[in-house]
Amino acid sequence: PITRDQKISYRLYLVTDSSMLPVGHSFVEQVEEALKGGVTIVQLREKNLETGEFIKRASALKKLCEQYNVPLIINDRIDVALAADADGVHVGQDDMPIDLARKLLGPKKILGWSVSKVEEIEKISTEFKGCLDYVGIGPCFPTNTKKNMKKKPMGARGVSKILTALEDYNLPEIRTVAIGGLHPDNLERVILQSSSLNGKRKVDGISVVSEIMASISPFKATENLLPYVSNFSSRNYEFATGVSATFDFNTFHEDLQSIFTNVSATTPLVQHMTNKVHQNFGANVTLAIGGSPIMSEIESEANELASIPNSSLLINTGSVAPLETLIATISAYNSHKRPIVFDPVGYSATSTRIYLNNQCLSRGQYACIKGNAGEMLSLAGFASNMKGVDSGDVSKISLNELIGATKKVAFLFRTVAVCTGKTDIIADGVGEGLPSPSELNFSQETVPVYLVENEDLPIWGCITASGCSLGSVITTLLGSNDKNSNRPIISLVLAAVTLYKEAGLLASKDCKGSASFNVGLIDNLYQLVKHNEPKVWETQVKRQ
Ligand SMILES: Cc1nc(C(=O)O)sc1CCOP(=O)(O)O
Ligand SMILES: C=C1C=NC(C(F)(F)F)=NC1=N
Ligand SMILES: [Mg+2]
Repeated sequence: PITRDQKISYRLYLVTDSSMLPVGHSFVEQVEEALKGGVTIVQLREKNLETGEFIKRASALKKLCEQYNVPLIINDRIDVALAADADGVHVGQDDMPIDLARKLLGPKKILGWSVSKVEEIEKISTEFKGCLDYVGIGPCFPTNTKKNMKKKPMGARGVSKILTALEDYNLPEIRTVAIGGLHPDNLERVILQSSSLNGKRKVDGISVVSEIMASISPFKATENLLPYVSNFSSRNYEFATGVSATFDFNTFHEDLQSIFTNVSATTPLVQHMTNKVHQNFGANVTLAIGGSPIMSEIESEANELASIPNSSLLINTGSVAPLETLIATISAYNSHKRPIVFDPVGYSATSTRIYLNNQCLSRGQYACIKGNAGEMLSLAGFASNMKGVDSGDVSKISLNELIGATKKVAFLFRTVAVCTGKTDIIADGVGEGLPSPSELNFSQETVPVYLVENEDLPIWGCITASGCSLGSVITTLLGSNDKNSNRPIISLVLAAVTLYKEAGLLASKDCKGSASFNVGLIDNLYQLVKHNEPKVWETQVKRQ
């Protein structure tokens, strides 16, 4: 028997379901194919099976799992687990209390619990101390497999919250698996983004039901999942950005000229899904710096556009595109490994916007997330205890608090987070500027931060879409990047912020009011890129 004191691998955790088998497939064969394919632990989960049948099925799986030295866990039914001498039990929140389950199971069996709230983690460290071996964290994404699902999908951000709680309650001995709607198209994002804020903890495994149990070739479906669960500690988002490069800040300023040369050389195709006010100005800003804008909100052309070389996508949720269109377009660019910039306009202003933005945030990997102070604080979850944030009055917020929020957003979403303001804060959430992960314990605290500061220019606030159009500049520069140039994302975002701030500074010097500032901004963007002499620019990036 496999006991709880042995080292159990939770990497690829199959939870069975006999109600979704393809026609002609037998239950035991489906599970055996998955064992051959490499699942590392199996849970027999039957919600409508008579006890006699359940014990028979449990005994059959027990024999099978033993051949592969894989632990067999029974869902919910401790009596069945004991009758079949299974290796453990998984109980849900509405099932038997954990301390009682442990008492009935004895000291050797494996015991798991479904969790979704921090309060549940607190219980593990108090009334259930020493009882549990692992937790199933979910649901990550929507799933039809679990009927009458009462819990809302939590996304990778929700998994990270539970991982952080396990650290906060000092529970290093508890293992974790993420579960719920996990499939090859979202696994890399969940694994990359799920992490305790102190960087010490990732998930120990992922759990699937339909990906394998509904597959016509469960062996292949299982094999296909193995690469995703082979390395939980990678910090690399090449899967969504197409590049993987380290950043050396010391050579950044001298590299600026070649960054802009490359924009002109590649004429990036910059798809904007943005609000009506920003559309025209964003298109002109994109053209001024050498990009080719396309303001398309047509779902059916997303794949074609994403497959064009040097494409990139700007999602500004002030846009009117339906959520399905946004999600489909985001998925298209992610699967073509072309960069996406996300601008969560008015993030916490209304519950509709919070829902829309959270859907976009949990359903895509972004190369960059850009927002103003209010949006960044809300994204970081600081807004709840920050007075005035929602009304946009962030004057009382200190630069350090803003830096903290930007680092947290960068780390949570594994992206380059940009918080715009008098001082633009840029946080490198994947640590492209740091030594390899093995040398450095990457955490929210060690996220590299860069600051771009000029004198205060209130005129920026007098024109529409000034923040939104920084998004156009960032997306254009990211579009110029590809396997050939292979630049780190952070270098292009810093270049975009520097260019944009420099253009605004020059435009503010020779403008007579907001209209000429607006026009001057485009003229200066045009001139700065055309002459491409960053060495003489006043605007500089500082490493914090
Ligand atoms: C059994 C189960 N528990 C969940 C939880 O959130 O606790 S979600 C779930 C079903 C997951 O099935 P699929 O991989 O097909 O989405
Ligand atoms: C509801 C569940 C949640 N998590 C898990 C597991 F993946 F095993 F942790 N199994 C379940 N049945
Ligand atoms: Mg904005």
